[in-house]
Amino acid sequence: MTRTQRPVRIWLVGFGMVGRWLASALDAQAERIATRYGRAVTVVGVGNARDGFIYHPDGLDLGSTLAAASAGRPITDQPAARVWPNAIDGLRATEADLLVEVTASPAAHGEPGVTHMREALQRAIPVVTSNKWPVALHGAELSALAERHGVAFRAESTVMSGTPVLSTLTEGLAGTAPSALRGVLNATANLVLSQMANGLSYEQALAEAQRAGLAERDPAADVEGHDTVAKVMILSALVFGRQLSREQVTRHGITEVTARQVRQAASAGGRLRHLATLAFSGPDGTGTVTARVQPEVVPAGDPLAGIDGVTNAVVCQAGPVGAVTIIGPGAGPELAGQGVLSDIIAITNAQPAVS
Ligand SMILES: NC(=O)C1=CN([C@@H]2O[C@H](COP(=O)(O)OP(=O)(O)OC[C@H]3O[C@@H](n4cnc5c(N)ncnc54)[C@H](OP(=O)(O)O)[C@@H]3O)[C@@H](O)[C@H]2O)C=CC1
Ligand SMILES: N[C@@H](CC=O)C(=O)O
Repeated sequence: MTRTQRPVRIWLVGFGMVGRWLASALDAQAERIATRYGRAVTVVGVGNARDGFIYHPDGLDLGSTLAAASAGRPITDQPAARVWPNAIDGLRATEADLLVEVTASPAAHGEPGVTHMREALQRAIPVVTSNKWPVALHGAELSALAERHGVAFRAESTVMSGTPVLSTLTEGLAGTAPSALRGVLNATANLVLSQMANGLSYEQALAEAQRAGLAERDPAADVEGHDTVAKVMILSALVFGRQLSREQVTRHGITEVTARQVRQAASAGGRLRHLATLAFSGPDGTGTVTARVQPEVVPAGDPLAGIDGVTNAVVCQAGPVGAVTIIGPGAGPELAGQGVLSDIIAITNAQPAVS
């Protein structure tokens, strides 16, 4: 019997920095991915807010779609592509094997991301996302929906972008009993505090983070701690299985931290860090929760004291292993795109490659 390799057909919803980085990587690396991982990946649908959603069942020309977006032209002019005015209508009318959801969806409700992800999961189509608030607000529900339909729901790049935190904690440490974690989870805030320790003003340091493309569109999300709150909620939902509300996470930003406080911490041998803490009094996310994001002095010798600049880290307590520390770059569009790419490959590796 002849067995044919099935292509993986992707809907890519969100065509901003992360979506475009991913599209270029899939275009440039198509051959390498097919050779190395044994699957041809084809993007059949692309959506953004401005133009709507385009679809071609045999795959869109990514080079031409990227060229249109970069030139500020509508993505809807692709030859033979069908067009819908918005992504959800396009998703409902078409077929794919995987949804990549990389829109920006605000903290107030996580939309349109939540609706896009529910649409796919309810149809037993796996989802990969870098979109933080849908996962922060509804991570437990979306994971349960995926499990009910027997498909994957992966969100690696929502926490520390391309550094594999979620897969390490959920897959690498599968079978352990995680009880608590502490972390430095926002690259912008950490770069600001690190550069203040090096003598820059708060404003100079924040401008550097913005120039490096690390900060959110509204950098208040970084320096006031909202982005880290989202990451704490994601870790709670996906690692501990406990959905938190925003109100359950105490939050203090770094906007009132002074250069004097930063220097004082350093001269005492420690470091001022914007620290995330998540702990449960019972096993597997049960019992009373302690969840906070705030500036704290970390003593010398603590693994988080040496985490400077755009580097981020998580220290997780998981019995019987003990403290496991994951350190790596925390942000940047190419890193978020890479986290999405690794999730796509993880999903395709787990699927039968032939039919
Ligand atoms: N950049 C980074 O370093 C990281 C980003 N993330 C997260 O990844 C996601 C994408 O980030 P990034 O690419 O930087 O963000 P951008 O703001 O560059 O892009 C967002 C994309 O979402 C699209 N979009 C918004 N609303 C809708 C809608 N209703 N329907 C379809 N598309 C929509 C926008 O459309 P249009 O182009 O028309 O405006 C745009 O293409 C965000 O949730 C972000 O928080 C996570 C980790 C790191
Ligand atoms: N703005 C965020 C981007 C990644 O999540 C950060 O600075 O960490």
